[in-house]
Amino acid sequence: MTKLGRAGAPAIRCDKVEVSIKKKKVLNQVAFEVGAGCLAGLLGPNGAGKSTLLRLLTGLLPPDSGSVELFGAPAGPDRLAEVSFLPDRGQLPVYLSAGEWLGFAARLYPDWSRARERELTAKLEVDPARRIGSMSRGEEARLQLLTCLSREAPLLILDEPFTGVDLLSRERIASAVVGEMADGERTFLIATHDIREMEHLFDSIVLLGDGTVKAAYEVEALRESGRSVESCYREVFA
Ligand SMILES: Nc1ncnc2c1ncn2[C@@H]1O[C@H](COP(=O)(O)OP(=O)(O)OP(=O)(O)O)[C@@H](O)[C@H]1O
Repeated sequence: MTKLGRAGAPAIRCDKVEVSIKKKKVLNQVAFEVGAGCLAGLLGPNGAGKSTLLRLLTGLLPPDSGSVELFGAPAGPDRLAEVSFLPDRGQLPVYLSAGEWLGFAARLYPDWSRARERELTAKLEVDPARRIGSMSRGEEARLQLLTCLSREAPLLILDEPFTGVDLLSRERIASAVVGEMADGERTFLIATHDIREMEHLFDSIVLLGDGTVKAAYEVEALRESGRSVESCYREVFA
């Protein structure tokens, strides 16, 4: 079992988790922990099982075996109020404007913060008048991120939050938005291929390959040993 983060009940704990989809084993004996208040990166090549693992954490997909716990109690659909999830594929209603969607989301989620919504609308440069169906991929990704971060859930699970976002915006959003939100109180698990833009924000990383945890590190310990997240990733997956 790989332990990451602070002492106390971890925000996420997976033990011996197995999942098969259409007879293919997608997750195999997955075990790791993420401490409460950490910003953790879930890294790995295409098809490694990252999105499947994140869906499991939200409770939307049950494991075939093994245990998944959030803050010391089993994950499941009844825990969705504690998890703000940004899925990897767009699921926003195309016929609404961004403003109409945000108004709907504010009524849907009891933990919605209007103040944070206003702040993020400016920072992420979302135009409330734009219809979602007419947005570019990058623009829709910003709205997805705005939706996810406007909630005050203790656990944020983001699956590829920067898909389609251009390089400079990615860097700016990573620091000014995600970095600022990670205040040591809330826990983030972010699956991403944008290692360079995110590496300075991660407290810990979990490297997933072929459905298993290949390695997990505290980033500070990595740096002390003169290594970077990127060099580690290359070592494990080269
Ligand atoms: N509904 C499904 N039907 C068939 N196979 C699936 C399904 N969902 C996932 N898989 C398979 O499970 C494996 C893991 O997929 P997953 O989407 O979790 O990977 P990932 O690490 O998120 O990949 P990427 O970085 O490309 O997003 C892949 O081989 C994928 O083809």
